[in-house]
Amino acid sequence: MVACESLVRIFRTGTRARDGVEVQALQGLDLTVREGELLALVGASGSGKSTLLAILAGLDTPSAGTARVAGTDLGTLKGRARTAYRRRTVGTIQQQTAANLLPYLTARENVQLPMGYAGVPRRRRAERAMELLGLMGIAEAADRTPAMLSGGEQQRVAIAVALANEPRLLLADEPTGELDTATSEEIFDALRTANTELGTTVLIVTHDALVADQVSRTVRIRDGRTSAEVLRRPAAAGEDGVAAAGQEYAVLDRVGRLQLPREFTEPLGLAHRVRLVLEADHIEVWPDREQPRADGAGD
Ligand SMILES: Nc1ncnc2c1ncn2[C@@H]1O[C@H](COP(=O)(O)OP(=O)(O)OP(=O)(O)O)[C@@H](O)[C@H]1O
Repeated sequence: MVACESLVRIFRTGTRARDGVEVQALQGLDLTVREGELLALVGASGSGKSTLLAILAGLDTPSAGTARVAGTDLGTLKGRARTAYRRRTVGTIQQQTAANLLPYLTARENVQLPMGYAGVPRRRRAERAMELLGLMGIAEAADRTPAMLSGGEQQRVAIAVALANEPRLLLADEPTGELDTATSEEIFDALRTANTELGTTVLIVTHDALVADQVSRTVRIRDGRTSAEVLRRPAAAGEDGVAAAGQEYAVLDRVGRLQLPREFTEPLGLAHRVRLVLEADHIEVWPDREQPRADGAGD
């Protein structure tokens, strides 16, 4: 569903090239998301998460590298094709609950609006709006305006709006950022419902450890690159469906680059240069000052 390869986004600030400052928000990022996956994207502030989401949403274009969503190349997408992509292929949810909805329209009208832009017949619009509000568990709020809804209800309406045109990919940027823990769980459940009931691929940018704990794959971005992944395998039958503890993996890119976690490098004093030793089934990474032991102990 999503295939990013060596994705680069450079922002130039300043009005003239010679006094401008360059910021490399994405520095050769690789990311693959399978159809039907529910994935969390985590990373420190400034690591490039929003930049990636803006590219996947069709709101921004990469400076280099490739980004494809559902077979669409986002680097070359122009004009009407870009508008159609934004309307039909992706749905987006912002952190600021108020930013997702028009304040003077009811929940039902907010959900119908994107379908109107996409040319869906009026009767179908009304039916689908109620179906989606029902799926999100807020059918009773259909005739209320956002001001009459709680933050969590507003966010569930926002998910229904994002799903209105049956997008293949749903992008949620910190969807629980303004909400308390109990309400965050409701929003996560709503996103999971979209994923399981409608088959929509869902990518959630989050700082929320609760959300990151519940998905099968969490991808960490560091300095504009995917640096690590945590995979959770479903628990064996009879364990009440509780997810097994996550195993963290580092991401090896196409040219062989790897980011070692600071928790590993600092205690061993690994810096600048390390010794690599190729063994039959693994690679050893040694501080520059040490020699690998001849007997192979201490791996
Ligand atoms: N329009 C822009 N012009 C210049 N620099 C930008 C622009 N947008 C983002 N950046 C820079 O790119 C880097 C990545 O920003 P981005 O917003 O993608 O990070 P983030 O991981 O989403 O952070 P946060 O969690 O705080 O939202 C930052 O250094 C940021 O200052």
